[in-house]
Amino acid sequence: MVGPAPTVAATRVAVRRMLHGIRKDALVLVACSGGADSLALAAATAFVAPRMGLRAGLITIDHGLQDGSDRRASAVAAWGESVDLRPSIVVSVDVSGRPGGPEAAAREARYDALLDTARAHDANSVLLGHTRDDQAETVLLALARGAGPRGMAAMPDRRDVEGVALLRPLLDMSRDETRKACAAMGLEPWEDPHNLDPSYARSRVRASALPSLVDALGPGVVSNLARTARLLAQDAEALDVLAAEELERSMIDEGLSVAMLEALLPALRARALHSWALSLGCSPAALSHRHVTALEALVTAWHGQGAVHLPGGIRAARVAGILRVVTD
Ligand SMILES: Nc1ncnc2c1ncn2[C@@H]1O[C@H](COP(=O)(O)OP(=O)(O)OP(=O)(O)O)[C@@H](O)[C@H]1O
Repeated sequence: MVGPAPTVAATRVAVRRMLHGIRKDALVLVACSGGADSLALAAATAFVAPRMGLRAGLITIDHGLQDGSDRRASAVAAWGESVDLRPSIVVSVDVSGRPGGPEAAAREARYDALLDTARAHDANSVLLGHTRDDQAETVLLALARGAGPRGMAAMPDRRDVEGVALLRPLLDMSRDETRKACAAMGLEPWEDPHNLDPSYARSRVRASALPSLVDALGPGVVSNLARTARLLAQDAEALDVLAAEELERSMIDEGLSVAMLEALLPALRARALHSWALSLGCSPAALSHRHVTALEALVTAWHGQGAVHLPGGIRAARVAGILRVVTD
C-alpha cells in the first residue's frame, strides 16, 4: 500500500502533535486564507481531527481589500464544507480606522475576528498556518527596521488569549513543503497578490532579501533565523518578568517614580514603560519601538522639565494625560 506523500504525512504529524490533549467536546477552527500554508494545514486537520475524535471547522476572513475577495472567501468556505470542516465560516472585517499601517490594521482586524468567532462558536482553539519561512522573514524585517529583540522574537507555537488557544503547528515546516503538500493532494492554493506586490516590505524580503541570503550563506539560513527568533523570545520572556517586577516597584500612587525608572538598566526601563503604556490602554499596534523611546525621553526630560518631541501615534496630549510621573 502506498502511503501519503512525505510532505502530506509531515503536515498531519505536526497537526496531530499540536492537537494532542485538546478537549474533545470543543470545536477546533482552522484559519484558512486559501494560501498554500493554511490550505495544507486545513487539509491535514480535516484528515486528523475526526481520527482523534475532535470536531474541526474552518474560518476564512474577507478583509475586503481586493476585488473579488468575497468570492474567494466563499470558495474557501465551500471547499472547507466539502472536506467536512464544519462549520466553514466566512467573516468580513472592516480594516479602516485601525491604528498602524495597512498590514498591521488587517492583522489586528483578523485576530479580533478569529477570536470573536471562536468564542461565538465555543471553539477553544484556532489553528494558524505560519511556517518557518514566516518566522525567518519576520526576524529579518525586524532586524532591518531596528525593532529590537521584542520585534525579532519568535511567534510562539501556542498563545492563550482569554480562553482561546492560538496554535501554530507548522512552525517547523517550510513554505516549500506546504506547497508540495498541496500539490500532492491536488489542491490549488490561492496566491495572495499582496505577497507579490513589491510595495510591501515583507514581499521584498520574501522575493529577494531572504533568497539572496540563502544564496550567499547557504540553505541553513532560514532555520538559523528561526532559531534566533526562538532564542530571542526566551530572552524577551525573562526580561519581561523582570521588567514587570521593576514596574511594580516603580509605581507610586497612580504615577511612576522617575528616580526608580532612571536607575533601571535601559532594557528594563524600555520594557517597563512599554507594558505600562499597554496597561493604560495604548494599542499594541500603535506602540512601536519609536514610541517607547519617546516615552523614555519624556521620563528623562520630566526631571529637568525639558520639552520632548513625540512622534505621531501616541499623541502628546494623551501621554501627558496618562504620565503622572512622580519626580522624587
Ligand atoms: N484571510 C484569512 N482568513 C483566515 N486566516 C488567515 C487569513 N489570512 C491569514 N490567515 C491565517 O494567518 C496565517 C498567516 O498568514 P500570513 O498571511 O501572515 O502568511 P502566509 O504565509 O501568506 O499564509 P497562507 O499561505 O496560509 O496565506 C495563515 O496561514 C492563516 O492561518
